[in-house]
Amino acid sequence: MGLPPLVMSHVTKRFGAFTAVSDLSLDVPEGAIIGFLGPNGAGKSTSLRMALGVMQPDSGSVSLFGRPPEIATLKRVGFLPEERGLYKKMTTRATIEHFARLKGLSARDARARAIELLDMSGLSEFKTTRISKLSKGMAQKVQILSTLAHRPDFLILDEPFSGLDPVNQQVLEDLIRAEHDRGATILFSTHVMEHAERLCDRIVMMARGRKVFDGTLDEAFNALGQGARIAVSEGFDLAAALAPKGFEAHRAPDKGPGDAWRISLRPGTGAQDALRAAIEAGAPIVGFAPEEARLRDVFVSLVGEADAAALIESTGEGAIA
Ligand SMILES: Nc1ncnc2c1ncn2[C@@H]1O[C@H](COP(=O)(O)OP(=O)(O)OP(=O)(O)O)[C@@H](O)[C@H]1O
Repeated sequence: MGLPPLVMSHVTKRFGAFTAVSDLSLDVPEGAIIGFLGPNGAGKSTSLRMALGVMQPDSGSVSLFGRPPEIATLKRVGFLPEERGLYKKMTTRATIEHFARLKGLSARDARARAIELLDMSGLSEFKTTRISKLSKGMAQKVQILSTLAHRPDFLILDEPFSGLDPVNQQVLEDLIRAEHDRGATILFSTHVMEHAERLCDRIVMMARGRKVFDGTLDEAFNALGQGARIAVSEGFDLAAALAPKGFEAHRAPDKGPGDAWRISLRPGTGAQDALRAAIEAGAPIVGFAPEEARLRDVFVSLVGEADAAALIESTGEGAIA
């Protein structure tokens, strides 16, 4: 194994009196594919900027491949910033070639790589189209391809899925997998938990500048335990009704009739026990399902409903299903 692509150690960043990132420690070992999750304002972009040396921490340290972020090491990194921007008059192929050349590829290799990436992502028929003529989603894909152009050892992608339709989100998932198979280490931030669930071997969750979880998907689900979902007529407070019976219920953002609640099950209790307790409590039940835990439930249990609601609002309905 080589040096770890990224180690952040007790990193804090303040803007005036506001602490955007607080005491963050994060290590990204070679070959990992890590999802960096959290609602708007959780501090993800600020953390990624510090990882690259674009922004300096107030305290703590950052090392990229064993060194402070510096030009030589940054050649091994591909970074998709949150702020997108390409030269509007360039063609798609020239754009990707340009970024590849900036990172040291020969003209011939840059051209071959641009063609390969455009083929892989279904954009080959647009290779001579100017960026200004592309849809927003297509332009975003070109920007992502430009990030991958020099075959970086470490990819840092800030919200790569935002702005893409479901078909192109799938294309991007496949592309990220292909980059990982090629040997790249990947760290990407996202609001959309289902991408993290499908792609990552590890997830890091942030809320209000603090890391609230760092572990594998299995660990996240084990930490949560089993649950059940019960939907009741709108306005009925199932948490209050079940609390005296020893069950903890949280509102869940599911669509469907009535209000959905997630019931956390203690070891030794089953979904049927929760249902029985709800019936005994006189709950007007309109739906019931034993469940497999999802990442969003882990997030709710870790950060509470206020922050989880912020995440749900910022992604739109169903986006973190
Ligand atoms: N340059 C800055 N000056 C002042 N405040 C900032 C600056 N950059 C970020 N912040 C604040 O720090 C907090 C964290 O922002 P950051 O962009 O890191 O969050 P995020 O998790 O990436 O969320 P989003 O998905 O909305 O970008 C926010 O409250 C933001 O307003």
